[in-house]
Amino acid sequence: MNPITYYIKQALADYYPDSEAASLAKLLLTQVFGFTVIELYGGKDRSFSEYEQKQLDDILIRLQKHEPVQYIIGMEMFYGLSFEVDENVLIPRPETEELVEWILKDNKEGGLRVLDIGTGSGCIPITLAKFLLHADIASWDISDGALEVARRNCRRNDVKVRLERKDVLQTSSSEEQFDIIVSNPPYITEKEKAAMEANVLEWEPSVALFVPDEQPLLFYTKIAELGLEMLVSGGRLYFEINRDYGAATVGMLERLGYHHVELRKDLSGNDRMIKAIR
Ligand SMILES: C[S@@+](CC[C@H](N)C(=O)[O-])C[C@H]1O[C@@H](n2cnc3c(N)ncnc32)[C@H](O)[C@@H]1O
Repeated sequence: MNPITYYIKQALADYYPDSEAASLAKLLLTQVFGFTVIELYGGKDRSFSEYEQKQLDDILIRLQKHEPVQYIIGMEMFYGLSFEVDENVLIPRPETEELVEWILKDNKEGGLRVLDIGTGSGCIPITLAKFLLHADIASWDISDGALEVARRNCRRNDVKVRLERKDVLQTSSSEEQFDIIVSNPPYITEKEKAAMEANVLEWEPSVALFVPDEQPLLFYTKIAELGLEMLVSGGRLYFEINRDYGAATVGMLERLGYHHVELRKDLSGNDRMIKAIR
């Protein structure tokens, strides 16, 4: 094993399972220190300068405190695109890529009007702007910090999204009409906190994560009600959902009059996303 890889794995041994420490070592060496595959696996030694050693040790201390590596290196990949991330935004998740894939497969026509609610890093609207044909995309978030990151990610990926600071819970419908409304809103109930990993609970923004125990569908109900006004007839609503509330979310949408409500599982087999037609 490369001596630096060994050094990193030793420093993380008490904090992460072996396989995770190994992937963290690989990520740091390639993304931060520019190691090539030959340097990584070829057994060829590469000595660190004093500056690099200090940089590595600072990173290891942050990892020992369970800070997510994506915040440390400042980026995450999503659907093949690169996104800046910091503590203002949720780190984009693979389940959300599955939701985006569903939208892209369903919607091949050009010129669609799309609204994303709860933009975070901008991973959903930016990916849709990149891969839908000539779409006009608006996106709302309550957090100024998240909107700043999303704005930078639009530039980074060379797309245009109309970003707006808006509290969806305080919004009554606007005149604007959309063909698609998509949202991955906060959906973790307070009682689920106990089962959460420290790297999520202590580092990711709580405004992106939590809803009160007694209102698990708070955002979904509000967005579905707005959708009745803001979606064109035949317009599509797409949600990422809490796996424990699949049936409840489907029921709520059907009661509001949506049709063809479809619940899908993610790759881990959990109820994770819903499509409904206005
Ligand atoms: C689960 S995160 C999703 C972020 C991003 N769409 C993604 O999939 O990675 C939810 C987002 O909703 C935003 N949010 C929370 N409450 C909101 C509200 N009342 N109105 C608008 N956005 C809100 C948070 O700031 C956060 O960025």
